[in-house]
Amino acid sequence: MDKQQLMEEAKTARDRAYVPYSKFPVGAALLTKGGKVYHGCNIENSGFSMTNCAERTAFFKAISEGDTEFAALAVTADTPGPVSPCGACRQVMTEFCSGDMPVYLTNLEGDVLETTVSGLLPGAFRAEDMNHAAE
Ligand SMILES: O=c1ccn([C@H]2C[C@H](O)[C@@H](CO)O2)c(=O)[nH]1
Ligand SMILES: [Zn+2]
Repeated sequence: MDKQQLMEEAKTARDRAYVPYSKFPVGAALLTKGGKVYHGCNIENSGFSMTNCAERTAFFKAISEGDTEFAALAVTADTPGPVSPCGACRQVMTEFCSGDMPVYLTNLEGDVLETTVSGLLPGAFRAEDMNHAAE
């Protein structure tokens, strides 16, 4: 699966967004090292704080199915430039991916920003930071 295909998968995922409040659908496609793609969409709630972003939906689906090794992530929305993941999603990516994993941020116009997990959250707090304290 190349990056163009993964971005197309993110568009498909976006079609399933549940966004009656923001009317801002977002799609994510998370590629596992085994070649499987998990789709994620944002899922809102009348209690706004219960909203789950597209990116975290994809991760939580994968983790809950036992898939924990990831190769790439694509995210798309109808934004003026490439969509920018929120801080919570950047932290969740950091938890489950290596810092150099590619992330393709795009929009419906086809603008693409190729970055990495550590590029999205430089200096992130990681589990390894806690282990150092215990040594
Ligand atoms: O990268 C992003 C940014 C926002 N949202 C969602 C959360 C909410 O449903 C809507 C507006 O913030 O967009 C995502 O899913 N991913
Ligand atoms: Zn988010």
